[in-house]
This record gives sequence, structure tokens and C-alpha cells, in this order.
Amino acid sequence: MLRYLTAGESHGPQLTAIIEGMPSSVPLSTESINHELARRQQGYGRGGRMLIEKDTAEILSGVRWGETLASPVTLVVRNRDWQNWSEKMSPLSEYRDDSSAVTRPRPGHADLSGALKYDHHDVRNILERSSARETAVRVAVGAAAKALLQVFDIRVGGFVSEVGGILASPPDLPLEDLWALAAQSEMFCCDDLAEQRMKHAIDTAKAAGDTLGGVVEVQVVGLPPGLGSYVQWDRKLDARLTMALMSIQAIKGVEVGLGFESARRPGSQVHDELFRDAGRIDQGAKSAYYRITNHAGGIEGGMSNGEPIRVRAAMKPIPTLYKPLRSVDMLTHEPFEAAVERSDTCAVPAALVVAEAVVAIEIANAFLEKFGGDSVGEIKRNLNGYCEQIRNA
Ligand SMILES: Cc1cc2nc3c(=O)[nH]c(=O)nc-3n(C[C@H](O)[C@H](O)[C@H](O)COP(=O)(O)O)c2cc1C
Ligand SMILES: C=C(O[C@@H]1CC(C(=O)O)=C[C@@H](OP(=O)(O)O)[C@H]1O)C(=O)O
Repeated sequence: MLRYLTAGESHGPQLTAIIEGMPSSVPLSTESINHELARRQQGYGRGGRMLIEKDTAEILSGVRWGETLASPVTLVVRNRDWQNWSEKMSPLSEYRDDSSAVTRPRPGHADLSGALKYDHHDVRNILERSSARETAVRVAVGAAAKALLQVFDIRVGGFVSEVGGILASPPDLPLEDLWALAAQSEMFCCDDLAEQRMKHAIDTAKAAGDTLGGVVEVQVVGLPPGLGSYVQWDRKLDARLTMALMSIQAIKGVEVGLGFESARRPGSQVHDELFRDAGRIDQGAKSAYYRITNHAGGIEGGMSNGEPIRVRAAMKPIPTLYKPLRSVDMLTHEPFEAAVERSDTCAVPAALVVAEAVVAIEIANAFLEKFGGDSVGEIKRNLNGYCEQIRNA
């Protein structure tokens, strides 16, 4: 089983992750992690913070000579902005300055509920950890999960399908070609016209002091059927992916396959019919069974069914607005209008990269549960044995 924890504040010195359960002999380099970190910093609509940060990862344990050892992997992403905050964020009591306390909770953030829950009078004690800055190191963990999956030819990618109500229409191409197209576009959206309209909508929202959300779609290709299980609620793959996606800051909805649309259609237009072709095995498929539609999004009964997994996540608009929202000062109990120094206008492309990361982590976890072993070699033997078992099914 793959487990991880992250630590670190948005304006503290660094973000740290420890990954436990990584098997031995997975190729892992800072270059592959940095590639994902750079993708997360891309995207039209980000604010001033992204001009300060140039995220790179350090691997501080669990990897030797480019391969994992099976011991815990420690990853660190440093905050460049820390140098501007070292006194305000110092662990030393002599820097305490109650006059700088943030007493004005921002609507749409963890600020107010967090201050009440943890008995803090300075909202900075909440917002530092609830910030989506934490997603930088989760993307680093996701890069490690992608590296593990890559060994078994399982790949995770995606694109932005909607921003501010503008829908992208990706061309009808294999998923990996769509990922390549998305990689060339600033909004990761595979549709030039939609991209232009999205950017214009972001400019308009920004000029009006407003913000925009959107929808991202993540796909996984190369999975055998049978990851996850129907036998217990917390083993269902769709439930686990949904939780992982909902754990991303500002994600408010998740759909698997057709999702909510399946509730509007009759059964004949929802369920994917089954076919079998023994020749598929010779062409590298793991199962002779296939479907010509994939409305289920690659998951039936809480298990991968061998088709590509397709999940979507909806991101709400960024809650910090230049157009002030009303709130209440927790010190004076007076109403006020929240003033902003800097914030993103739209971070949907960044959320796509985070969504890919958490999906990769959860898929890697389910993969290790099914084929678990301590080394890549052992997992390969387990996977091959299973493929042999289902080959003539
Ligand atoms: C990549 C990314 C960047 C974000 N940037 C900002 C930002 O600049 N300003 C802001 O107010 N919220 C930003 N958010 C959203 C908040 O972190 C999030 O809405 C807040 O923590 C409350 O959590 P909740 O929306 O899940 O309830 C961002 C979220 C993500 C995923
Ligand atoms: C730092 C990142 O995102 C941040 C997420 C965030 C929030 O409130 O969630 C607020 C902003 O940070 P700051 O308050 O320092 O300007 C974003 O820039 C990042 O994505 O790396």
C-alpha cells in the first residue's frame, strides 16, 4: 500500500512529503518530478505568487542512483517566498507580533471555521496550511506514482474541459494524442477556439475583480481489469478516486464517466455493451473483452474494467476576489469588505495537474494492493500471472 503525508505552510520554508510503500527499483529522478512541478505552475490566470516561485524538488531519502530503495521517499519543495516571510512565519517566540494578526476571515476559505475550530485569533494560523500551495508537493508525490505506473505501461493524463462556462471540444483522437495537444496549450484544453475564449473570459473576470472556476478531466490508460473491489465500501475504486479528487482545494464535484449525465439518459444509452476478440491479446491488450463505448469511465462495480478511466472534477472560482466580499472582523465584530493584495484569477490548468497527481497516487495504491510486491520484479511476476489467468477467460 502506498501512503503519504505532506507538511508545510504556504509561506514557511518548505513543503515536505514522505511516501511509504514505494517498491524497490522504480526509476525516479528530480527531472521527472520537476517536469510535473513546472506544468502545475503553468496556465493563464495565475497571480503574482507564481512569478516568485520556480518549483523544484529535492529527493532527500528513499532513492539511490536513480532508483527507489523501498524505504520511505522524502520529497521537498522549497518556498522562495519564505525569505519575505521568515519573521512572520518564524517558529521562534521572540518574533511574535500580535499587531500583525489577521482577524478578517475571507469568505470561501477555511479561515473562519478553522479559527473557531482551532481556537486561533490570528487567521494566518489557518490560511497558511489550508492554502493550495500544498498541492505543489502533492504533485511531486504524484510524479513518483506516475513513475511507478510508467514501469507497467500505465499512463495518466488529462485536459481542461471547461472554464467559466466555456466548454472545450477536444478533437476525436486517442487520449495520449490529446494529452500531447494539451501540453502545447496554455489552458491545457485541446481546442484553440475555446482556449481563446477562455483567456478572454479570464481577462474580463480579472478586470471586473472577479474569478473563474472550471472542469478538468483526468484519464488513465493501460490498466488491467480488477483494481479496487465491490466487496467493501472503502475498497471501491470510484469512491477512492472521488475522495482523492475532492481533497484538492476548491474542488466541489466529481463525475466518473458520464456522471450526472447518466441520470438523464435511459439505460440503453448508458450501459456499455460487451464484446470479445481473442486477437486483442496478441496486440498487447490485457483482456480479450472490450466495449465500443466507455460511458462507465472505465469503472464498474468499484473495479477497473479494462477501459480507460475517465473522471472529471469541478473547481469553484477562486474565493479571494479583488471585488471585495463582505465579512466580519473577528476582533471588533464589525462588518468589513475584504481587501486583497494578490491572488489567482483562475487556476483550473494547475488544478488539472494536481488532479492527475492524486489520481496517479490512488491508482498506484490500488495497483500495489492487487499486484503488491516489494520490488518491481516481483510486481511484474504477479501482474504477468494475473494476465495469464484472465487471458482465456
Ligand atoms: C492550484 C490552486 C490555486 C489556488 N489559488 C488560489 C488563490 O490564489 N487565491 C485563493 O483565494 N484561492 C486559491 N485556491 C483555492 C483555495 O485554496 C480553496 O478554495 C480554499 O483553500 C478553500 O477550500 P475549499 O474551496 O476546498 O473549501 C487555489 C486552489 C488551487 C487548487
Ligand atoms: C502558492 C500557490 O498557490 C497559492 C494558493 C492560494 C490559496 O489561497 O490557496 C493563494 C495564493 O498564494 P499567496 O497568498 O501567497 O499569493 C496562490 O498563489 C501555488 O499554487 O503554488
